[in-house]
Amino acid sequence: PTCTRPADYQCATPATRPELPPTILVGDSGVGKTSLLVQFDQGKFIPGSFSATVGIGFTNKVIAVDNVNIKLQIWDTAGQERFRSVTHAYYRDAHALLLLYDITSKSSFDNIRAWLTEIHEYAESDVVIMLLGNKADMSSDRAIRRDEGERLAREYSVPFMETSAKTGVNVDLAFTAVAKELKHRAVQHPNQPKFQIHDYIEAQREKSGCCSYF
Ligand SMILES: Nc1nc2c(ncn2[C@@H]2O[C@H](COP(=O)(O)OP(=O)(O)OP(=O)(O)O)[C@@H](O)[C@H]2O)c(=O)[nH]1
Repeated sequence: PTCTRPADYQCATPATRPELPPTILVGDSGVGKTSLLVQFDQGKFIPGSFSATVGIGFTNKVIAVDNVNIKLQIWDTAGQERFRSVTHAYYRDAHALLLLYDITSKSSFDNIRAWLTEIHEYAESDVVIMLLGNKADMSSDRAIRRDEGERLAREYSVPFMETSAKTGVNVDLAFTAVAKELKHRAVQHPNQPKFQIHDYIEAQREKSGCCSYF
């Protein structure tokens, strides 16, 4: 494109790399928010190292979205109840929310409704929400079936996938889908078709041979 506006997403150079508005990770303590972010950012998983997040952590990662490098800002919140008032303060500025439960923990799944109530109370009404069932590698300890996650997501009209911070399955896809949605919202032209996050996720799944989660 002709770059009359260097800061435009279409015209980005490394020097003018545009930044997407923040994405925030939320969910009960121990569901794997920090691990998911470490897997996405550094491509690694450190087993057995559970140190609960205190307050909030910030990570920036540059990824290619539609062949343009874009900086994604991710805020990792503490799941523990005692940090709730700190994390609420950040909801308002978040444009996207990855809401996690642990597929081996029924309580973390049951709490999703309470998280969504909280999100609707504190976040902007048009925030992008994606539901993630994490620890998908732990199939022998599974407490929540995939279709239960899918049903809950359908009820709230949010996209859903199972992820594993350990094996990395669907980790890039989750963050990339959200980044694409945020970018498309930022550069939406009136006569361009609207980006459909559900369709994008399905298409990527089919491309990768689909349906094997592990
Ligand atoms: N097998 C497996 N273990 C995981 C996965 N994700 C996280 N874990 C483990 O679960 C524990 C908790 O992970 P964290 O990433 O610290 O959880 P968190 O949601 O950030 O917790 P808070 O910071 O307290 O909110 C750690 O022992 C991780 O190694 C996963 O996908 N598979």
